[in-house]
Amino acid sequence: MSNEKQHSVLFTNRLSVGYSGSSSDVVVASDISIELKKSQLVGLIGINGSGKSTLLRTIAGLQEPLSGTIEIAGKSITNYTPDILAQSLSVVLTGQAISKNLTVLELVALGRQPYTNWLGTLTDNDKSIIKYALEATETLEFKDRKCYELSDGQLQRVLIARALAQDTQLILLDEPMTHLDLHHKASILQLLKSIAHEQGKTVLFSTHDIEYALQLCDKVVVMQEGLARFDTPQQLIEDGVIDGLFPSKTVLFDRESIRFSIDK
Ligand SMILES: Nc1ncnc2c1ncn2[C@@H]1O[C@H](COP(=O)(O)OP(=O)(O)OP(=O)(O)O)[C@@H](O)[C@H]1O
Repeated sequence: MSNEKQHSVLFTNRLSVGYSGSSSDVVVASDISIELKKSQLVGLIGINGSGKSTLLRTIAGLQEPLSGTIEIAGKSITNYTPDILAQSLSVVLTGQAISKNLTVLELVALGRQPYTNWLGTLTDNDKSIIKYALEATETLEFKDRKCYELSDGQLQRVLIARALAQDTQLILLDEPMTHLDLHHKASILQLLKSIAHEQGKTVLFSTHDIEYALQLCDKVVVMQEGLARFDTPQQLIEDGVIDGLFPSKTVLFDRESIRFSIDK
């Protein structure tokens, strides 16, 4: 195995994602080949319906690929048991079914499930990771509240805390900034960045905050017209990929300032 490959946290080869219909498959995107390494913050962008959630769900093992392969830490995802996969990747999805009757602390503690014994006994190490996850997401102050008592934005941060508590090399998040105000959006982005750059994790998150993704991410996956482009933000901008994201009659992109504006 080459040295290069050893550092690959997520590797997809000619991956095709979509849905199996009764008569034929519905291909949402195909030929997706990406390689994410340790310490990378990677944004996943594209217009509504371009396949961001479908790709994340497929990488997470929640739906089957139509074709192609997915490797996590150099091993095919098909060779992972659910327990070992849960120690390797954590997922924060939109509309995730959770028991809102749990307290925040109880929900975040569930992140430790892949590591605890069958009684779910938490060790001191588990407890300190949970405390860190609550502090990092600024959710410690409402740890004893029931999840149904939280605003959408607070709940979003709690779900990120649970993923952090799971302490996996790869963290997948589907639109983690939805429902957040500007302050919390910025703090979540800074948090994701520090998780990647300071803790050495690999973070892949989908977002409609394209400007932030281009400014902050090490790499970006652009889903467009059934294909995926994967490169540095700079290269994608230079190649005109970002200019072509939206119909030019509605939204304009300025390469210098990395800003979109609405065509008046
Ligand atoms: N369960 C499903 N069965 C069949 N098709 C689906 C299913 N879920 C999504 N799709 C279709 O797959 C395509 C991609 O959807 P997906 O939710 O992955 O896009 P997205 O990029 O995440 O969109 P958004 O930005 O609106 O969240 C869409 O055409 C959608 O209608």
